[in-house]
Amino acid sequence: MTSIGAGSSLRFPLRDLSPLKATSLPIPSPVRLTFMAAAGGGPAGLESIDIGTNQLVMSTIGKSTNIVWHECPVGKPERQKLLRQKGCVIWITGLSGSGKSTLACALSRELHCRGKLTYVLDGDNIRHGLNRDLSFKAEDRVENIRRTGEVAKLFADAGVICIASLISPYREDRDACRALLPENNFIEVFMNIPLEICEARDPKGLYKLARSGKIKGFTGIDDPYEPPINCEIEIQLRDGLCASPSAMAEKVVTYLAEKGFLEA
Ligand SMILES: Nc1ncnc2c1ncn2[C@@H]1O[C@H](COP(=O)(O)OS(=O)(=O)O)[C@@H](OP(=O)(O)O)[C@H]1O
Ligand SMILES: Nc1ncnc2c1ncn2[C@@H]1O[C@H](COP(=O)(O)OP(=O)(O)O)[C@@H](O)[C@H]1O
Repeated sequence: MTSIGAGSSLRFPLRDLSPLKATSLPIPSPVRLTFMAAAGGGPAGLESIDIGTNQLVMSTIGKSTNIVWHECPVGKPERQKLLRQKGCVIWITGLSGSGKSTLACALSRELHCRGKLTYVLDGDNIRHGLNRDLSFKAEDRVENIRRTGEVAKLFADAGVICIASLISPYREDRDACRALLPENNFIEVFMNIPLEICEARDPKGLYKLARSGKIKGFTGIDDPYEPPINCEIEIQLRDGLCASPSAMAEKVVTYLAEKGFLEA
């Protein structure tokens, strides 16, 4: 049973929430119950039952009915202090072969050398496990990005500098991931490398297979890629040349340092 102090939130499962059971909890003062219905899938259907000064938020989120958020005494600020950094998500988007994984690894190495805790969520790798049930058709790509965005959010909340590296071809999905995080905690990095260069690199031979029709729905060939409109960082050619992996990483590290992410 959860015991609560005056002014704190009351947290317990709805199955314990009959008014009788609620009042049988060790509640020092009357409790205000707030019910959030999933009307239209948004927060619109907020309904509250006022039985005092404390607050319980009962929600229906998607198909999860009657759920209550549990707060922990150790939160993001405490973890950030411990790690001497600020948790955030660096979201690297771009065509296959544009250098996403190369940048992710170089950045992770550079930050690690500076004593900063990072974790890389690589699209290819996540599809080996968590997202192994997803294909490359549009709705599966949407779900791929949604799940990865949620995982990235957890890492950022843990205080980690999370580096997500996925094609993430649809703008709306990337924006939805951005919306999961506190303001300024989602740093979108666009690998603005022309298709011709990505295709010439073709390290896995996938473009060749796509051009010959052996892979259908390949991003940039017969599937869309929507470039960001307002990303925080853009990696592009200079005088027709790519920056080196360490120069790309340095650009992101400079941004993080300027914005205060490398200190608590
Ligand atoms: N049809 C199709 N289109 C694009 N990419 C394909 C496809 N099939 C397989 N691959 C390989 O999958 C890697 C991309 O996975 P992602 O999870 O990043 O893709 S997405 O964000 O869901 O679009 C991608 O890896 P990267 O080259 O690192 O981008 C490819 O190796
Ligand atoms: N800045 C760069 N300069 C030169 N080659 C690069 C650069 N970044 C990546 N590459 C090369 O391009 C290929 C694709 O890079 P990769 O990081 O695997 O791209 P992605 O993860 O976007 O598919 C690899 O062979 C890699 O070595």
